[in-house]
Amino acid sequence: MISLNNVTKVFKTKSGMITAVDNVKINIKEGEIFGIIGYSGAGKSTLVRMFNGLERPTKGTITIDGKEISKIRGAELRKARQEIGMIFQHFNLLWSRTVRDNISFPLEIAGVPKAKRKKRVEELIKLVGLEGREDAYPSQLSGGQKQRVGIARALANNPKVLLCDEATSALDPETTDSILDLLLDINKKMGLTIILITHEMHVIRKIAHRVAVMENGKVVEVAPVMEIFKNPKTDITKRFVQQITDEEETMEAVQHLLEKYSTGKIVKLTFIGETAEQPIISELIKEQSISINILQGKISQTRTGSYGTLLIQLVGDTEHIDKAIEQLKKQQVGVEVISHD
Ligand SMILES: Nc1ncnc2c1ncn2[C@@H]1O[C@H](COP(=O)(O)OP(=O)(O)OP(=O)(O)O)[C@@H](O)[C@H]1O
Repeated sequence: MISLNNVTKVFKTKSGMITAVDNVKINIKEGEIFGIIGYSGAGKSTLVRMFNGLERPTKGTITIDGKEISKIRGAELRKARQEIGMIFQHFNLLWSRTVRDNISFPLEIAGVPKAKRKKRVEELIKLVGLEGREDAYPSQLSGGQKQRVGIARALANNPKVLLCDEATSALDPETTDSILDLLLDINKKMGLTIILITHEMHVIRKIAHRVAVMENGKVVEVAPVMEIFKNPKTDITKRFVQQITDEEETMEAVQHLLEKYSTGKIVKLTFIGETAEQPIISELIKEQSISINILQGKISQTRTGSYGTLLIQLVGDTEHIDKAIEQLKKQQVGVEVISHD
């Protein structure tokens, strides 16, 4: 559906050349929710601007639904852009127009006749849950409602792709979740391909199928979301995963515990999918002569299953502790020994 082949973007500035996007290769499938995560300056915005032809690659090609976006210009590009909706962090609404007229705007531009426009606007208002707010102005809406207008407007011309550039970054956590639920709903109902640009792992965890991690213009890792949680390969990916698992904080607490209790071993277990629902710990206590202190546990739901971590302290004699670790390793559980005696 979307393919980026060796895409590079170099900006010439007074202080020299900046490679904002560096040799990026990604293939996104039709109907997929694909996340692109990176910290500020990683190159996400530049990449997204190339998706809809606002910026041209210095090298490489971008093909969307068979059209090479990076090559076409003028009327052909304007037409291709109708297939690509976009929503923004700060909504970019027209402040002097009502909700209804904001949503109608792209239809006017596309030359849709009045009666058809009216019908489509009503459909979209229902789809995004803004019934009763049709005549309000953007300044009278909450952040979440403004983004709903943004989504309705982006979907007006039935695009095949929706680009979301930090679309929930200005919203509180609860409103973020309601907007993500709406995007998920639209993806399921319409089979729309969604690209999420974000610096928040929560957004990826909640709705994405796959994610690309960007650093210094490069994609350093691409994988299904569950895989990224299970086995983050690069340091930057580990930092993003820690946003969700609170691992950094936990590790501080573990350091304190290590100083306080010098016995046993501290083990981090990672549960993926079905293993998160099995009684692994109770079996361990039954079968091995050790005691277990539970230090911290967390379970999160991703689009394709659950993911959990559990930090435990195994106390007993070394032989039994080693046996317990062996037993854990035989299960479909990630086992990492954090400390030794
Ligand atoms: N038009 C431009 N001219 C010169 N340099 C640019 C231009 N646009 C972006 N850059 C540089 O390219 C790099 C990547 O920027 P980009 O905005 O794509 O990153 P980002 O991941 O979207 O970060 P943010 O979330 O802060 O926007 C940065 O070093 C930025 O300064």
